[in-house]
Amino acid sequence: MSPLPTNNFTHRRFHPAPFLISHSVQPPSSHQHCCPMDKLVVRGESSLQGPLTVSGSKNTALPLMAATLLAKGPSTITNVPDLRDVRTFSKVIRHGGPAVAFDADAHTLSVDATTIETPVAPYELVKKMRASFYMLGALLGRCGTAKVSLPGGCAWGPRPVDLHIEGMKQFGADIELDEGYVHASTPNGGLAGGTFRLEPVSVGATINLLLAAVTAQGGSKIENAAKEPDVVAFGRALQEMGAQIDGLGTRTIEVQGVDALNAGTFRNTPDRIELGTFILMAATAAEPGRPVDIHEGTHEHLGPVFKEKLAETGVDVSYGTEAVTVTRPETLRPVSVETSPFPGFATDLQAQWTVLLSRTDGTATVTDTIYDDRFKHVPELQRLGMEIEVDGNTATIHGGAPLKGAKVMSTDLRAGVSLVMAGMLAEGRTDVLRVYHLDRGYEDLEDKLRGAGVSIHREAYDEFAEPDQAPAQDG
Ligand SMILES: CC(=O)N[C@H]1[C@@H](OP(=O)(O)OP(=O)(O)OC[C@H]2O[C@@H](n3ccc(=O)[nH]c3=O)[C@H](O)[C@@H]2O)O[C@H](CO)[C@@H](O)[C@@H]1O
Ligand SMILES: C=C(OP(=O)(O)O)C(=O)O
Repeated sequence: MSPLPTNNFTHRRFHPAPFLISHSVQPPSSHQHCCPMDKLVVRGESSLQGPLTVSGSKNTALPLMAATLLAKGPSTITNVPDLRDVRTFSKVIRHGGPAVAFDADAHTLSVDATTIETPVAPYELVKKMRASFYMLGALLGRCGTAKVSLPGGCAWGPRPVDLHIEGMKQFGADIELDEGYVHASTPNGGLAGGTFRLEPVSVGATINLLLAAVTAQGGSKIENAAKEPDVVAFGRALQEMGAQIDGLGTRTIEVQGVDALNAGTFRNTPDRIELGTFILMAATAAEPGRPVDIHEGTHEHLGPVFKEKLAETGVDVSYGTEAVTVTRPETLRPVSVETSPFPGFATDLQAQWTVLLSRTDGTATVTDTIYDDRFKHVPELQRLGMEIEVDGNTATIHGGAPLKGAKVMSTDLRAGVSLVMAGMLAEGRTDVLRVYHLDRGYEDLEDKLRGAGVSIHREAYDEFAEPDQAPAQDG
């Protein structure tokens, strides 16, 4: 097969955005006058009618893209969502030499990793998305050497990668940190393999260590491994490529290294967090008693805790083979949740659950045990009128406060979608600023919601416009 062109992307949409990491955004200096970004304008008067369709999973697509580097040939991944993260990670891969082609309309991404010339993932790309750090395992596994930028902080607080690095060392890598980069090498041109225990359970480290272990010279064991559906789907694709892996979906994963993986075609799994988000939107923004259908999701990937908690609120959900059908009750009951690794309640759904709790007739809490500072959405939700207090890693939400539209700032992916969800429930107009966070992980969100009856559209705006420079609001 001939090599793929090096820059082959079908065009969809995205306003150019600066990929700012929100906590590092500095006020503009006086000579800066324009910072064009996109915002979503949501009006709360219309109800969500559906149907909605779930896209491919971000958190499986990105590891699958990294896995293509382990095969010396052209691989294809289907059901890949058109997300900013997919485009950024394509650039990361292309930087090393492989050709990447993405047909966004067909949701098909091809990588030809016949040769890798530069086993490097540069800061300028890695800083835009944490999953770029998967290049460490993929490049070590393929080339026996890697230079990968440390990903740095993120929008809600520290997200360390010490377990990734310690695990690679246990598998036989020599690692040095220099000028913000991880320099990894292997004494005999490849990893030996080894045993490493993750404490705490880490999705990212499990994936990175799997990438490193599947072509190691010996066997490896990952103890206290993550068993999120994204990890299992990714591991199954590795098996399809010829990897010898036992224990996927359990806390102990064992790998016997093989010489190389085979290129092929792999189907990405549906996005379970998008499915959960749509369910919670329907549970709050649909007309009571009127069912909303959500298609293409895999409801088993939500885990039992989410389903049990949702049932306790009084939402009626039917998990069918063709669709998940959600019927909003007249009154939602307050139900507290605590995030934990799968099969527990996902940290990526706690901001959306916070919005649901604001529509109940009582008080309940959201506790995040995965990221105890993941509450940047709370001050913005308070701007819309929600009554929420945060103490440590717990938010207490008093339901029933009236919500009124306002300008609110998206600070990270799930915080951003919780603001859109709240805007659907607030009286009047809500402007959700910095939509580039949402574009990282929700494909065509405004088109999907508009098609389901929500009043929502995208507008460009100048982030740093003074009030008298700002264009007049249309309502
Ligand atoms: C277990 C879990 O729910 N993981 C979530 C986490 O994955 P992500 O892969 O980003 O994070 P991890 O699963 O690695 O982190 C889980 C916990 O381990 C800690 N940790 C992680 C790596 C490391 O090297 N050292 C370390 O101490 C983290 O600080 C965190 O407290 O965020 C993603 C994006 O929101 C979610 O999709 C994942 O579901
Ligand atoms: C924060 C998320 O992604 P990432 O780990 O890629 O930053 C997320 O999926 O909610």
